[in-house]
Amino acid sequence: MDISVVISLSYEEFMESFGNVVEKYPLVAATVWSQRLFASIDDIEGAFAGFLDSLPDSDKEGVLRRFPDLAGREFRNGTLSPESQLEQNQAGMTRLEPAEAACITALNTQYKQRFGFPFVICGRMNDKHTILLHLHQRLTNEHSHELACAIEEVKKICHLRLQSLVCPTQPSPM
Ligand SMILES: NC(=O)NC1=NC(=O)NC1=O
Repeated sequence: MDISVVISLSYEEFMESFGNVVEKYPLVAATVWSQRLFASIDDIEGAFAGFLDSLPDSDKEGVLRRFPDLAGREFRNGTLSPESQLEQNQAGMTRLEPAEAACITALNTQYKQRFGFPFVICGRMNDKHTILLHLHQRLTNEHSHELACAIEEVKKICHLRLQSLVCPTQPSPM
């Protein structure tokens, strides 16, 4: 939808479209709508990112805990959100060999035991090989650095979810 349409949306209409830009965390969209300080998709994206950055670490961890594991329980029982389904599918998480699935499950468990929140990465910017590489690498991070990395991944996911919702404004013809 065009930004001029976004700006005219009621709260309910905005939440209908943007409520899951941050996975299962509609408060972000609700706050962004209330501020209504956006005149472009970049403004909207900045508002979402700004909200995430403003959260205390405990709330940032809460945001991460709302994400489904890659190739995890929600995928196996078919309860992924439409957005997550598409992202996990594009990352190849829905077509893993049994050994690959076992490996990522073990690493996800190890990651969660170390950090207390799930491993989150932007599926649409990765494939199963880069995901495993990043998961191995990030397992060695110290806690506060890893929390920052994970929130940056949430912002990338938001960026792509917003891009698929709001068509960038075409430059006006010269
Ligand atoms: N744990 C995750 O990284 N989950 C996800 N990444 C995405 O891009 N979509 C997800 O559901």
